[in-house]
Amino acid sequence: MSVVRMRNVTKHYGRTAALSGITLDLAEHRIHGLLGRNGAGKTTIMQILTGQNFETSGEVEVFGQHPYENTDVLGKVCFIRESQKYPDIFAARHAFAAAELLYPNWDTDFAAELADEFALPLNRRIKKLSRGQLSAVGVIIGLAARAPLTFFDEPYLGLDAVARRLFYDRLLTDFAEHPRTIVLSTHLIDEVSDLIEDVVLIDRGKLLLDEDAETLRSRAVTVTGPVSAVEAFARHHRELHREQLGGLLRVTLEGPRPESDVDGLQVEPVSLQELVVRTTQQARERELVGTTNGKGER
Ligand SMILES: Nc1ncnc2c1ncn2[C@@H]1O[C@H](COP(=O)(O)OP(=O)(O)OP(=O)(O)O)[C@@H](O)[C@H]1O
Repeated sequence: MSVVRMRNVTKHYGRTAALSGITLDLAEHRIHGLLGRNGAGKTTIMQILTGQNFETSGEVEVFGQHPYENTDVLGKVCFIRESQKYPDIFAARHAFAAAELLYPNWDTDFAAELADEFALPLNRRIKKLSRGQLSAVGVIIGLAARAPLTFFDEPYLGLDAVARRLFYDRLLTDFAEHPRTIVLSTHLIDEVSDLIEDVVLIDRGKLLLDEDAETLRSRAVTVTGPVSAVEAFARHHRELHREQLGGLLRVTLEGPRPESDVDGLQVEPVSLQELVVRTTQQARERELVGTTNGKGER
């Protein structure tokens, strides 16, 4: 079942097309990675889906209804972002008390446990917290709210590597016990690649990929080894990328991983990060070719 349904959605800010014809379904009880370069349109999508913004055209449904000013829908949705503002007098414990009123599935004990793990001072005013502690407040609310649809828009930028790992671990274990739909927007693709089950890749407001992560990873391999051996192997495949370091060549090739080992070559599944980078580059190159052919002019 789809929790989110977008059909041909556009969003214009004056002359800027933030979204162009996005058609997308987000399946229930999955962890979706919403990926893309700066300014791709990720936050705009999340704002529209959480009723904080509205599309210029197209159809948007969240739990079967339009989310804008829709309390039915918004009661099931939690949106955590780094730039979250809290009232000046709030300490973390006040933010948690407010979250308890807002989210029917709020788990007070879980929030307290997480606050302990993130070493968050519950009584200090939020405006006096460090950047990482501020991020921890958002992450804890996003997890303990257990909203049926939770968006994390890079809320953990201030967290150090250990705290981010803690967030990923808690997210995975809690998701296993309390399945829900998670949308995680991040630039730290390598860090979350084990977490993400579905990949949505956006570039310049257009959808480039919407696929499950397993299928995506089986689409390409990286092959490393002596130049001549890699060249011989690569001859039979479409090449996406190559890097040479002295006598060693590393290529990314389209196609599934070979059934058996290839003598003298290291063949590995492609990383999600690499796939995302290559797919975005290829889309831009295609756009450039289209433009120089006179097709891409606006
Ligand atoms: N309020 C606004 N007014 C004008 N343009 C805007 C507004 N909000 C976003 N944009 C533009 O829309 C495009 C998409 O922005 P958006 O914030 O959705 O990108 P993003 O993928 O979240 O980027 P990042 O990864 O840098 O956070 C950008 O070109 C941005 O400059």
